[in-house]
Amino acid sequence: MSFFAYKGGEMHAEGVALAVIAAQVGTPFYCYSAGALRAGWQEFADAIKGMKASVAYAMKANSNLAVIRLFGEMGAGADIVSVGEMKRALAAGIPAQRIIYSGVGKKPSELMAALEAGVGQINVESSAELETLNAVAGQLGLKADITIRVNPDVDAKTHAKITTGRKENKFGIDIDLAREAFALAGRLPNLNVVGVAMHIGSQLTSLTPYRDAIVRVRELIGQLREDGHSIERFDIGGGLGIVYADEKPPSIAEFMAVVARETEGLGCELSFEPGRRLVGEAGVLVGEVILVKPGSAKTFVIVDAAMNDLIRPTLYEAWHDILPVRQPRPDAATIRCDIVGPICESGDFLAQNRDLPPLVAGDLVMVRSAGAYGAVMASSYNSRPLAPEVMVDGTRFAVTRPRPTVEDMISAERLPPWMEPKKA
Ligand SMILES: Cc1ncc(COP(=O)(O)O)c(C=O)c1O
Ligand SMILES: N[C@@H](CCCC[NH3+])C(=O)O
Repeated sequence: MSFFAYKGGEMHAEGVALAVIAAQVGTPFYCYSAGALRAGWQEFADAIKGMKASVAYAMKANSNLAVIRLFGEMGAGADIVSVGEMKRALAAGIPAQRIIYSGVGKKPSELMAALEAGVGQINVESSAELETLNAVAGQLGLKADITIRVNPDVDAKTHAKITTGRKENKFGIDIDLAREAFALAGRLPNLNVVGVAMHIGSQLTSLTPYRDAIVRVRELIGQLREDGHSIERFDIGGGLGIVYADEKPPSIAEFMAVVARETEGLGCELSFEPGRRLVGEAGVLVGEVILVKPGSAKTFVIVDAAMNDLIRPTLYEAWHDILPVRQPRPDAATIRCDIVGPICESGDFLAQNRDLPPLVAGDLVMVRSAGAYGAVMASSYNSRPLAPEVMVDGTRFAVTRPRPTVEDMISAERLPPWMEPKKA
């Protein structure tokens, strides 16, 4: 079922025309479909039925409060990478016990805040962090439940900037050094090692890297048990890909079948940290055409959504489908164009060399699969206010994060005292 579809010639998010939202909210804006979010969650929930497993939503993909709350209400935990995300997860109603704290560079103050809040599991990524966490837990007089994230050195066959499980990536402890790290953790009195974690990359469309990584970690778990560690949990991480163009990512059921097969008899409780897969296709970015500029090399369609709103095209050469919000006639001719924003950077594009039906000023366009790593990676470059976020649920919609005014942005700043205007 498609949650974004043309009805009566107009693109709808569920039962609401995007043009209606645009008229009320202005452009650009992000729009999330609650139905699509629920369907994405349900796919995971169905696939883990009967398994000893839990799912922590990797909220870095989309940390809109309403999105986190929707998942939390359905039983999700949260995978976080900062205390900021922890506060958001708690504010959205995720119980602390269901929070997993990952990340390569947690500060002592952040570890302290996480322990004080009662975060369920900390995924430690270095020996230095083991020592710091032990000291912090000691100060608080408690024992911290941890897993150690290992780097299994497999190629996730994804974009270089979003692969995380190779030796040359900063993430996790080199699997060849993992036994030493577990030995250290075992000696530290304020740590309780409960398991092993991995996360090999993002936007994976093949199951082979998962299989290879699990095989390597499974072997490690055997060695760790021989060393006397009790390994009860295996955190598989996230990374499952979505459709941007013509990718064929596996279904969650297919993914779980591989995981179940490769972890059979291991006796570990499993956890998963999906981000993109839960939110990516559930969100779109809508912008309005400002003007069309024909050139001798190509035509530029200049829209009011830009690289500050969605940085993926320029940062990862990511391809996002772009559709006119008003349905083109089936026989409409197309022109080759670049869809660009108004920002002063040649890298400010949403799409290049696309064949689209002719667009004119005032037309709305929808950028697909923008629910993950869209709004969360936005900036206010060129003093452009962050685009608002809207949630649609059936025939209802609500702005869940309004657009700040430029005046709010300016008044949040302070001039140094020596620059204050002279009092008369
Ligand atoms: C530790 C960890 N878990 C989960 C995720 C979520 O990744 P994805 O959005 O690709 O599922 C990430 C990001 O890649 C991550 O770094
Ligand atoms: N920001 C990346 C994904 C990063 C995954 C986080 N470890 C993207 O848009 O594809």
